[in-house]
Amino acid sequence: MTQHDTTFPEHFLWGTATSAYQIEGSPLADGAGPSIWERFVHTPGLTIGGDTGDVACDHYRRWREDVRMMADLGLRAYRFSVAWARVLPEGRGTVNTKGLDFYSRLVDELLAHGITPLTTLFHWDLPAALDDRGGWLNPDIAHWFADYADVMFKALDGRVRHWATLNEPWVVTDGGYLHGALAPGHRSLYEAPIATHHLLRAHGAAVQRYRSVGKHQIGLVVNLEPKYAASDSAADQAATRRAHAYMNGQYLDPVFLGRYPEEMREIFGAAWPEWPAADHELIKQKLDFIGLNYYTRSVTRDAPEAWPVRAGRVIQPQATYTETSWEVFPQGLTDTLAWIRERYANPPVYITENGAAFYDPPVAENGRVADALRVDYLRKHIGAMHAAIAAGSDVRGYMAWSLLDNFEWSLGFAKRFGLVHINYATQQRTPKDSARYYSRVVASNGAAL
Ligand SMILES: OC[C@@H]1[C@@H](O)[C@H](O)[C@@H](O)c2[nH]c(CCc3ccccc3)c[n+]21
Repeated sequence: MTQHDTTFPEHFLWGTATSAYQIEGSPLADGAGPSIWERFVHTPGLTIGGDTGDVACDHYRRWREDVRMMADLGLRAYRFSVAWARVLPEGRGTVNTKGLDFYSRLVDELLAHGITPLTTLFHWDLPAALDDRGGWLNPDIAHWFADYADVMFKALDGRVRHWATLNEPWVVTDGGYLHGALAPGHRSLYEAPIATHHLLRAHGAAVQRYRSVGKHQIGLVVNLEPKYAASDSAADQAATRRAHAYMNGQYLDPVFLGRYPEEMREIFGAAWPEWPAADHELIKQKLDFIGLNYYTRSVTRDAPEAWPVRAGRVIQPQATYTETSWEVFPQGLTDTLAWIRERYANPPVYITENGAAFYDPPVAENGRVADALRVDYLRKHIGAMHAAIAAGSDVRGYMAWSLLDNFEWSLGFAKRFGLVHINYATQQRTPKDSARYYSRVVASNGAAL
């Protein structure tokens, strides 16, 4: 890193991110209903080591301690998600006030410590009762979701001023309906486009509802992964276009441009439906910001065997890789922010997730966790973000993934993304070197990069 001024705009929002099922534990406490992840993790063989979110980081009981720790680290913001089935155990109908109260108290505690809450309404943990009714495959889910969002807006809007409807519709569809690695574990070429479309309709319906009851900001969180062709060959170029449309354009084009990328029909063929214009009107509600989750890039080649996108990732021998086999490529964040700026007319962006799982050394006698690789990852990506801001991107904040080591979905607890180490046997929290480093970055508004 060449040393240059990396001070960020005034009021730049520095924080960390988590999600309900990954940290809370107590999934059925106080009247909460089961989610599809509760079912998934208790189905043998679906998570590494049979790990579950039954306890996770016990945040549902330790939330005050965790907020105090954020304040001690000088963090200014905190992105968390609401477990839909705590608030509406059946996904719709009767509100469980004890579930709602957990989030209301959490928000008040954050505000009392000068920490800005950013609240995600859906981070993959769909109420099981709605999955029994078809879940994201049932067109009615658009109003089920809007009704749930309405409950949250009326309860928290004003204290929460930054809402996100969905976390990463691409992962929900690709993981939950196409390849089946994530809940609800379907594998269907025909279901995937339907799930995508109903996720986007639900997003639009919630934004539309917010415009009638809310007074602050609402956006959509997407994971974007820039695709770089492995060669100039026509086949690799075409595969790169397909992969880019499938992971990146498939979600933001409908929201900002009112249409899906034309590559979608090429990818899904007869499985790609034609949708009514009214749906596209519903989906393309104006947003106040995009939430960008950035982790890595993909050098992309033609891969006829890689159904259905027929695009494959080319390993970069000279690169550093994380424990989840993602290439460390900070330039991809700069490039992705430039793509957003140019394609969607420079909308405000919050980096809502950025981080890495590395094999961390154990907690030393002196209480240190010397996670140098994570410090380097954060430093380079915050620098890459600054380069995009200098080039004109309207980036308003950065949430490091994650505050805590936590339940990494089907990978269980084996992968540690936290700035704070969790000893799962004792639930002891230990800030890693990366937490200390990030505290200095936040305190200096980016100058101490
Ligand atoms: O994998 C780390 C984090 C998850 O813990 C978050 O819940 C989720 O929002 C999230 N998204 C991504 C990038 C998209 C992705 C997710 C899973 C598998 C492949 C890519 C990375 N992460």
